[in-house]
Amino acid sequence: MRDQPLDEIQIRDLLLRCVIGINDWERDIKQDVLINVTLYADLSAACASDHITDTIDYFTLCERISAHVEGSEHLLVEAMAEHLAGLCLEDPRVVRCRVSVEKPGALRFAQSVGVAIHRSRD
Ligand SMILES: Nc1nc2c(c(=O)[nH]1)N=C([C@H](O)[C@H](O)COP(=O)(O)OP(=O)(O)OP(=O)(O)O)CN2
Repeated sequence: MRDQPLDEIQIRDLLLRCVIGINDWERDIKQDVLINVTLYADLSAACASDHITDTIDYFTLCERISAHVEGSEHLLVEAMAEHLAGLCLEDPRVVRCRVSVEKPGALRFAQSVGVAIHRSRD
């Protein structure tokens, strides 16, 4: 049993465009969404072996996230975050994940607005 914190794989500030929002005007346009993902997993095997097969390939995950987001039409950022957390947890090596989805400029006077969710295999 590990008694130290889990290792992390981080995808930072992935900027994509999609239909998202509850307002009528938001259903007719694409908006920027800024996505951050942290995967919590034991990376010690890959650290030792230097083999991609011993870890979670962040390129592949990033491609899957991008494909989903760019074709999506969620109403809420919460719903998008939930779907992306589900994608992260499809790899059994991911113990838990943190996903944030922000809409830059969606809220007047705020640089960005969004949610962060934490989901675990349990
Ligand atoms: N918890 C959440 N709250 C809101 C979400 C969401 O996804 N999760 N989404 C929205 C809207 O889709 C949008 O992002 C903001 O809407 P609104 O505040 O109405 O902004 P508008 O630009 O239309 O209006 P202003 O005149 O600029 O205020 C809302 N909340």
